[in-house]
Amino acid sequence: MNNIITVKNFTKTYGTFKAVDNVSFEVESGSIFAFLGPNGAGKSTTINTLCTILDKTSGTLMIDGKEIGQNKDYIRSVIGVVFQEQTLDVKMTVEENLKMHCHFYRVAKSVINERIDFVLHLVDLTKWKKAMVNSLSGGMKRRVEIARSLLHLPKVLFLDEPTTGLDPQTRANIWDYIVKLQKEKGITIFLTTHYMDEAEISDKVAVMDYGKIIAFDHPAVLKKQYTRDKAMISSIVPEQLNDLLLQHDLTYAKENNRFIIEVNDLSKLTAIISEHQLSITDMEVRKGTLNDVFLEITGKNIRE
Ligand SMILES: Nc1ncnc2c1ncn2[C@@H]1O[C@H](COP(=O)(O)OP(=O)(O)OP(=O)(O)O)[C@@H](O)[C@H]1O
Repeated sequence: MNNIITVKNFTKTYGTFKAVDNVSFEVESGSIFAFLGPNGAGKSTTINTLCTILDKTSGTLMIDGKEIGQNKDYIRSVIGVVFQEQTLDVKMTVEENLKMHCHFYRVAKSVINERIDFVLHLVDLTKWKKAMVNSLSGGMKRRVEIARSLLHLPKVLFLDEPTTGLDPQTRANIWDYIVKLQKEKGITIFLTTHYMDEAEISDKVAVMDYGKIIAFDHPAVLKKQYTRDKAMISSIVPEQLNDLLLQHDLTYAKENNRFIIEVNDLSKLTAIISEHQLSITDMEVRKGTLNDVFLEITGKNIRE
């Protein structure tokens, strides 16, 4: 396994306040890695330190085999960053914004035009090259920012809350481009989000709270470890269903005539359903989510 990012015992304090507290993790080259956590968990602080914008307090952070703090120019040459806040010059065209970034990143003059066409093609904005940025929608501006971050062909793309403030359809659309970059171009994607559905697409998710990583694995593994699927069943004879659940030793909660049953043994549940089927008025099975993982570990929801 080839790790492009290695973080060991990273701590960042602001005065006496520990924003990130002794965090260690690794990111495999070519993978999608997500930091999931509520506001203030320490996600931006970590990403900004990896991007050489903030200095660490202690610990070791490495990208592509080089230690952050000692190899700023090299690190900056192998990373692309899309910040939480919009940072385009809206009074310039898309092309002018991209050209400015090429100069900033010292992209060779002879390849600038070809590189701009390449990145605009990646995010399907070729025909908007000459458009003023302020004429674009929020989702298109985000795509220009993603294109801009790729101009110097980085190995790792950092995205800090890339879809905050966008409507659900535009968010999904941005995700299609991000996944395409990873799959087709092999770029390592490192993102922070407080949307659990966005973390679902990652190969590894680090769940963060109060500056600590409280869970770390593939989303499916975390859900398997910390959550149970739940069946919601409504019945016209709730007393009977109640008895059946007790007989089969299933854990459940009750809301009026609706039973919320933990599905840890599917055979028991199917037995109950077949025995009680004529009295069931409604049924739904809900899979465990990453929010359930967070809830199980911390006792609160991610958005609280
Ligand atoms: N410059 C600073 N000075 C003091 N405290 C700070 C500073 N920057 C961040 N913090 C605090 O550090 C903690 C972590 O902040 P950080 O921005 O990293 O969290 P986050 O998980 O990215 O949340 P968000 O999604 O709101 O950006 C928060 O409690 C925040 O208030």
